[in-house]
Amino acid sequence: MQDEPQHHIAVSTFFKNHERTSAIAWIDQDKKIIALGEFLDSKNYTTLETAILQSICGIPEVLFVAGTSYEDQKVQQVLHRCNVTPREIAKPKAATQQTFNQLCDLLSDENEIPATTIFEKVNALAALQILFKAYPDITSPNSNGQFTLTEINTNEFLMLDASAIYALGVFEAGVDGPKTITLFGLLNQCKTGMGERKLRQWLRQPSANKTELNRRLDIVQFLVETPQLRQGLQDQYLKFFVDIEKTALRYARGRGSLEDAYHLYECVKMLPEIVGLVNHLLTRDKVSQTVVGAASAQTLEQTFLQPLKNIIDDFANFVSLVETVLDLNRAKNERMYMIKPSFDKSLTHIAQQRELERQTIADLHTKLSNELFGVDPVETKGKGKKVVRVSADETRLRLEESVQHGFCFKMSRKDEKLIRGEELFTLLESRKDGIKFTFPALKVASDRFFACETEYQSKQKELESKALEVVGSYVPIMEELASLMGEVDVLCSFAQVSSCAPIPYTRPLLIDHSDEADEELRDVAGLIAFQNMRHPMLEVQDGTHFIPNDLVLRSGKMDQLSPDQVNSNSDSHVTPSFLLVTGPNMGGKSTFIRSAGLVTLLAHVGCFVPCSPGTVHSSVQQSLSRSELILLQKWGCVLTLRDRILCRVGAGDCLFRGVSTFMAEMIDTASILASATEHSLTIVDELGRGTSTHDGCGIAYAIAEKITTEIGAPTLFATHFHELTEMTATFPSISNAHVSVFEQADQITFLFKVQPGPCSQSFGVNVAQMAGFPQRVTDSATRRLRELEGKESQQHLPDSDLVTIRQIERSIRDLGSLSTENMNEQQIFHYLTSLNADT
Ligand SMILES: Nc1ncnc2c1ncn2[C@@H]1O[C@H](COP(=O)(O)OP(=O)(O)OP(=O)(O)O)[C@@H](O)[C@H]1O
Repeated sequence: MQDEPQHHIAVSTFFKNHERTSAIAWIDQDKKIIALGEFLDSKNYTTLETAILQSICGIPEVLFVAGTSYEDQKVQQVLHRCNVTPREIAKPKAATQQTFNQLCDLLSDENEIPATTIFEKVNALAALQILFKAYPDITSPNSNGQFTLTEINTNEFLMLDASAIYALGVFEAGVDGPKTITLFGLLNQCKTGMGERKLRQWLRQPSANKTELNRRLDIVQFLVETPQLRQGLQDQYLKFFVDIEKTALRYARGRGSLEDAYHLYECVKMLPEIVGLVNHLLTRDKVSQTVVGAASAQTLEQTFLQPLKNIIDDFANFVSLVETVLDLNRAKNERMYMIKPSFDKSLTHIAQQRELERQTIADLHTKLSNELFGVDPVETKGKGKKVVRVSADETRLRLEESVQHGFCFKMSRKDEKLIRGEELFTLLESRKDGIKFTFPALKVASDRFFACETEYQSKQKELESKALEVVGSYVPIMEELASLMGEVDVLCSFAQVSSCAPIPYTRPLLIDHSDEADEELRDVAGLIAFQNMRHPMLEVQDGTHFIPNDLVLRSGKMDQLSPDQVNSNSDSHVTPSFLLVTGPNMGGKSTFIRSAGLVTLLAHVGCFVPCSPGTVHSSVQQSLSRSELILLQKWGCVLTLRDRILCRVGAGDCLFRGVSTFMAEMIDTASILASATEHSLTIVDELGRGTSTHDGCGIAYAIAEKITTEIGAPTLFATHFHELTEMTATFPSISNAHVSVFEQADQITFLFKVQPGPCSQSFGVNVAQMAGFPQRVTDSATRRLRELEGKESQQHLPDSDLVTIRQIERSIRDLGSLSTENMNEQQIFHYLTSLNADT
């Protein structure tokens, strides 16, 4: 608990004239950082949500001023969604000016940003007020001039809302996704606590900076292509690293120990070996630069090797300090961490004195043993007076040391007669197992020995605290080393996961808006193209033979076509920005659309992605220009960086939010509409499931229309509303795709291959059959479905019947997800026929 970081977060929101401002204040008392952010926010405070998710890293609670307004309730919902404990606090009385003054007092001269830039940010200062009120020690006078101020800027990162983190199974296994493994679990092959924490941080704050991501990818590439380096780093070095971040924290709090210094020393001693290993492979592979890209080797050299060499230099004095001060032999062999006696003259002198007294005591022991038993203490006379060597425990005259008596001798009660009546000896203790006694010469030597010991300890303490103070001055370098080794640990994990997947991952080609100047990439901006895309967690599950799929989307909004344009549109091939995915239950729709989210997220943390280049399918080729095709064939993953991933999937999270399934759907969808931009990726699964078919279909239609004509965010939209598939006729950027099945004699086999065009039917009844529904029930459902389909084909089907067809299909599906074990055949039949009776 003592090593837990001292981080605190508070939020504050403000709503006026239909405009919402949210703010977050974050204080790290160990690293002495104050971070403030203030944002114009959406209706559902999605930016605040992302800022909290990016900042919490291990912080269980968030402080806020409780209120009862509708807006306050929304903020509380955001906190629940972020899975943190909201801690209500009464509104602080301090004025903004006072908080600002307190902030200025706390800041050091080397502050990153001038405090004046914050003065305008009243809401951020309000959040800071909350922290100052809850933790008054922060503003104590001895903290003055100690802190640096930074600004929380959500633009640096890919924004992930709570729904996206949940839907993609980042930290907890999703309801519909793989049950046993999370993305964090898959990627976490880290050997150190520093690596694990860095990985969590990167997953919460995926980078949106292409240069930074390419830097990480370069190193991952080198580690993928040089397995000896990866394994060497992981198994020979990282595995033996202590958690230097925690060591730094203890020193920063004045609680560092000699033991910490010794373990840090052991790590620092490994660094030159690491440099040697990397250097060796770098120079060796320079010969064959086709194997390892020259760029990735250069990046490794510049951003890992060189900083590591600098750190070694910075630690040079630390190493000699430890070697001079610490008794390394005792540390290594006895795990005793103390100052070396030879370090200090007076300490040497006291140690020599102490040793002399110890020798005197040993001599007295030998002398008395010989007098009483005729042998040395480590000997005894066996049968026939033969002298046998014995251990110290077995000897007849034992030398003992205790707090109560100092040094004394112990012998059995049987031998007591040998000293009985002798005035010289003083009996100290008499027990069943023997007697303890002393005599004046032993008492004097013992007292002197302990006097030396006390003096030695106090001198040692004095020297220890001086040494620890010096070690404490290395905290910034410790932090640098912890960050560098944590990073390399994560990158080794990425390389490991990328290489050991059933099909090795590929490096994504990243594109951003600044690529306008790059001739090769200029025309590609906006493209998302994944070839042979897989779901990273599903494909590693036992017994899964994963079927890869391709995906092509492009950012950009497009108007709805006029009726004239509709007629002439039949042959045009526009890259879709909006893909409607239909197909049977269990056909692989959700898996397909979530895979796209996961590939995007992996690319944004700097990992290779579960895609692979190969021959591009003709249907995908049609959507690509020649240059795009060449790039896709070469890379297998071309991704224009995103600003956020927004998800609306499943209904698993509505219970804890205390709202109905439909309400939860609408809240998430409203957030998507409010915060999605042309540069986002939107994933929507089965929207409208929580209401009537007509309402659901209407809502889904309206949302699809808004996203495609007004927002232009690339969107994957899995749906059971087949009516929506007709939107492609009038919306040129909407395209249909379906998950295919093989149908034979009423039996279906899922092929999991995503094909262009809509799905012809839903196969709900077939899936119910596969799920083990009673034959009588599915026969009845099939009969009823055929009747209704017959009516539909005659185009006389009233709306109410249309609803019923879908209702039956969906009800069967809903029942499929219930536990049918507890329902008998009659109950299921009754349920289905009651639905029919509605019409
Ligand atoms: N590409 C694939 N390759 C292999 N197996 C797959 C693939 N896609 C999905 N599956 C398997 O099919 C199961 C169901 O997939 P998924 O949940 O994506 O279907 P769905 O169409 O979304 O179903 P529903 O409409 O009922 O929600 C997955 O749990 C997985 O086991």
